Amino acid sequence: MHDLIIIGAGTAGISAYNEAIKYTQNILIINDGPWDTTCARVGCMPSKLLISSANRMHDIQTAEELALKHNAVIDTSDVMQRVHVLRERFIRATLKGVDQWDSSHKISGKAKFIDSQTIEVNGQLYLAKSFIVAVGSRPNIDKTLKQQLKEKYITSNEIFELSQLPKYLAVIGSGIIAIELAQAMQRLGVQTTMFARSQKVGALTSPILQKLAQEQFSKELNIKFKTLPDEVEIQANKIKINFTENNQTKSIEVEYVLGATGRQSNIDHLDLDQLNSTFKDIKDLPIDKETKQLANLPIFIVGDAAPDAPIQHEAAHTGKQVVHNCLNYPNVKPIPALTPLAIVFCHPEMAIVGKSFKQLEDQHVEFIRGFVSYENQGRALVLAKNSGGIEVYIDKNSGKLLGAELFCSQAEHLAHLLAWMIDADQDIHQILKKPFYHPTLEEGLRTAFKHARRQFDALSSKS
Ligand SMILES: Cc1cc2nc3c(=O)[nH]c(=O)nc-3n(C[C@H](O)[C@H](O)[C@H](O)COP(=O)(O)OP(=O)(O)OC[C@H]3O[C@@H](n4cnc5c(N)ncnc54)[C@H](O)[C@@H]3O)c2cc1C
Ligand SMILES: NC(=O)c1ccc[n+]([C@@H]2O[C@H](COP(=O)([O-])OP(=O)(O)OC[C@H]3O[C@@H](n4cnc5c(N)ncnc54)[C@H](O)[C@@H]3O)[C@@H](O)[C@H]2O)c1
Repeated sequence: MHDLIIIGAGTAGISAYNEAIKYTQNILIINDGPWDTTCARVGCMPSKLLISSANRMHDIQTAEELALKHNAVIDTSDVMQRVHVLRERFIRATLKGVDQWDSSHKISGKAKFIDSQTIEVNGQLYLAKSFIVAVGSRPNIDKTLKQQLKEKYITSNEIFELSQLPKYLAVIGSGIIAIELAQAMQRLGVQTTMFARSQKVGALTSPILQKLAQEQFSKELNIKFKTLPDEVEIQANKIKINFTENNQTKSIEVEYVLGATGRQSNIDHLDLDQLNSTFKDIKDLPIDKETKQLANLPIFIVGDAAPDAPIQHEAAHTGKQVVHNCLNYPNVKPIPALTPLAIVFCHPEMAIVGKSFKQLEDQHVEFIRGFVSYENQGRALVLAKNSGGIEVYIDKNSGKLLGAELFCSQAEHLAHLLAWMIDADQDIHQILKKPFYHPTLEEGLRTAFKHARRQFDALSSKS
């Protein structure tokens, strides 16, 4: 009997192994498919490589905004080669660690549960006192479209394998992957049409920032809001997409359709219903949000396999921390939570820190919104990146910073500052006593906080 078996060797599973090995050698890690993680192979890293080339190209093409002229040429096979070369480097760095693990600890194969202490892999049974389930997620696939379009229907699992980019692309979905990839494609010269079933784009929940985002991205991208394809037809090497817009039937021709309609946990392949017949519907699994424990079993679910934040640093953090619940089982404790921080690498970037607007509303929290527009923000104007805005959310009673949503250039850095302020439990007066250098994008944050402070002080003087 092993002390611990980890199922899945992505970011969460690798992090769990590296922590567990400090305490016991009696462990196994099982992985189905490549050992190089979703993040390095088909996730964070190749997408950011593509986005970086796209954004640099956009800066060159819009050089006139800074009174410069430049002729730029894109060869998308060069761009994809750079994606592949650097991706290989990130993959090698991941595999270097995995290769150093004791070979008797690693098994390639698909795990399934037999009972709460037994799994089956490649026809063999393995027993453990506890399990970490870190099996990640996979892209949702529209089965009808896939059947019709075959290899011309791609997802984020296939797009980074292309050796050059198509001239015309349709993207279905307007969430995080859709906006990151659609904008990158458009900026790399691919005429991209986005079909969005709703009016929402990306992750922002603030109505004000959502509206700004919809307007901003509509300038650059052909977004068909509240419109999905009616039917698709393969014609020679092209795909004809028919859709209805303003009660009229229209069509476009593209070379590929990118499905970006969300991801689903791989947990459904683990036969969890062997443990309890009510576990058939994986959407309703009783996973404790704080301890990651499945019901009262010695099974803990982390990373994208779990229904909470499917982002890399959360997978790494929970993968590491949950090891202690496994090794100390049944003495199970809440895993220390990180301040929520999520960034979308479109441009302007989106970020949500701490509690989102929607969470605060849903939880009926009384809060003040401090807003700053970046349309006329000094530094943003200097950089010719003057669009979007930021909202900061302040508790009406304590003045504490609860959360923020950002839609502006370099939001990734501003969001970290805000996350660290929330971590430090800062209130609006403490925050406004901090230095703000001139001229910086951070000065915009100060404007948002001052806007909130005026409202906070007015409320305090009334009470
Ligand atoms: C296009 C894209 C861009 C992204 N960009 C970002 C970003 O910029 N920043 C960010 O924070 N996050 C980003 N993410 C999310 C991030 O990649 C994930 O949150 C993270 O990789 C999840 O890690 P994981 O360990 O849970 O899963 P994974 O890395 O997917 O690992 C799961 C492993 O389990 C294996 N497995 C599955 N079933 C079984 C089984 N039955 N038995 C054994 N093994 C099994 C899988 O094959 C896989 O190797 C992005 C994701 C995508 C798709
Ligand atoms: N920068 C980052 O951190 C980053 C980047 C990429 C992905 N990710 C992670 O990956 C996760 C998945 O991203 P995603 O973009 O796949 O999911 P998402 O939930 O952000 O977006 C899904 C989109 O698909 C649409 N959709 C869903 N079902 C549909 C259907 N049947 N027909 C048409 N449209 C449909 C939704 O309306 C939405 O626009 C994210 O939650 C995120 O955490 C993170």
